[in-house]
Amino acid sequence: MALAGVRVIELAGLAPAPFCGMILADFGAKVIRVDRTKVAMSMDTQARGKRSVAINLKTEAGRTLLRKLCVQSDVVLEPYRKGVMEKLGLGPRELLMENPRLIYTRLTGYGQSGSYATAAGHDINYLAMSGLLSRLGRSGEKPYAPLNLVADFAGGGLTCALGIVLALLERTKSGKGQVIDASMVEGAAYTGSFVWKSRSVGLWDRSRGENLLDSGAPFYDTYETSDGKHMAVGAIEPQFYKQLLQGLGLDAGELPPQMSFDDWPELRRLFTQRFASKTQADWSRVFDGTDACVTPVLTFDQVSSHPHNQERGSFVKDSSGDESPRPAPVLSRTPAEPGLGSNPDTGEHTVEVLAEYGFKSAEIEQMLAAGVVECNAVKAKL
Ligand SMILES: C[C@H](CCC[C@@H](C)[C@H]1CC[C@H]2[C@@H]3[C@H](O)C[C@@H]4C[C@H](O)CC[C@]4(C)[C@H]3C[C@H](O)[C@]12C)C(=O)SCCNC(=O)CCNC(=O)[C@H](O)C(C)(C)COP(=O)(O)OP(=O)(O)OC[C@H]1O[C@@H](n2cnc3c(N)ncnc32)[C@H](O)[C@@H]1OP(=O)(O)O
Repeated sequence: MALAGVRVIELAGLAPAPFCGMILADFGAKVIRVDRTKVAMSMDTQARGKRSVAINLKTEAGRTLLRKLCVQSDVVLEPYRKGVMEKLGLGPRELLMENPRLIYTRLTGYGQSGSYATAAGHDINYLAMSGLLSRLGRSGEKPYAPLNLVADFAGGGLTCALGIVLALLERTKSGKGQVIDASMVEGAAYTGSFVWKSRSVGLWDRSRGENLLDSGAPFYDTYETSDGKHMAVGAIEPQFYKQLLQGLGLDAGELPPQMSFDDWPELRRLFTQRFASKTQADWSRVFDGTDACVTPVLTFDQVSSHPHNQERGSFVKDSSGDESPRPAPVLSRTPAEPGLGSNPDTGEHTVEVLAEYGFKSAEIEQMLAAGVVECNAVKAKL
């Protein structure tokens, strides 16, 4: 796999850092999640392919142990508020001094500088600060955050994984590590570059929810079908729009022009009426195989059995039978191989990992006895 041989220490976080770690693990990195001790269970649902070591970083011995792990690793990923790692004596200055090849990755909401740097926040706050949230939502309604996908995951975990891969690539030339300051505000804004840069061509001149791609246009929206399901319509270009009208049984000659903003409410009314006359399966039969850019809005229950996704094997089942998306993109020679075993329990691999990093049994026993580390005795192979 592409990242085989790369060792990552991921300090346990909420959502973006776990996703970043999962991407690295999916593509072959050995990812060790460092959990807190005395935690009943892990809430990391993105732990695929990772191992867990539980270390109490509030002890001197715990901090020394983490430093030793970082000396033998390529990447450390920390998701805490600015200053937390420095307070622990585990900041980039200390760790890079001991391992100059280390990629020290800091995934935060507001970045390592600026007046908000130490403030608590979540996806919705970062999205708001990126400017993007002001553009999301339907006409006449307040801004609406699309799950926590944009800042936490696209602008956060995914962008951060790109940063790590770039730093690893650069290290092959310089031999040096570096510090990555991944701010979710900036990652979200960067993800939204198209929106920023296409303002100059008037794509967003109208209010929120009244533009071409923000549910303003009737030919770029969703419609309810007679069985309470939905179809997604993305027929922007005139040649595709023509096929949409054909599929709906509408006569282009009797309709206002596609780009007449004033007529969009009337077109939407007509499309709504038409889509409500058949089931989702009926409409899929009408539009499959055309270029009308009309697709069913699949639920999680429907998605993996859709023929297209089945043909590509786009979803995988883990050992418990739970389905999830397979890693993307697909690399032809070195594709990702997602771990399909169960997620690691907190501290499940403490003994195994420490032994792998060269600690002697007696040292490990001592740390266990002192509560510096914990090992989940139920699942761990002691
Ligand atoms: C919208 C999303 C988040 C969605 C996630 C949800 C799925 C979960 C959110 C709340 C969860 C529930 C809740 O926790 C209550 C229950 C708990 C129970 O265990 C499980 C069920 C729960 C209902 C639980 C269920 C789910 O998990 C939730 C619903 C996001 O937007 S995520 C993005 C968040 N932002 C960032 O990541 C940006 C960077 N980070 C930060 O800004 C801060 O970390 C943050 C997120 C604001 C949290 O601040 P906090 O004050 O809590 O922490 P920090 O200041 O960062 O300091 C960390 C301290 O922890 C110490 N520490 C770390 N590791 C160790 C260790 N191994 N040993 C000892 N100590 C450790 C560290 O030293 C710091 O200590 P100090 O405070 O003393 O400096």
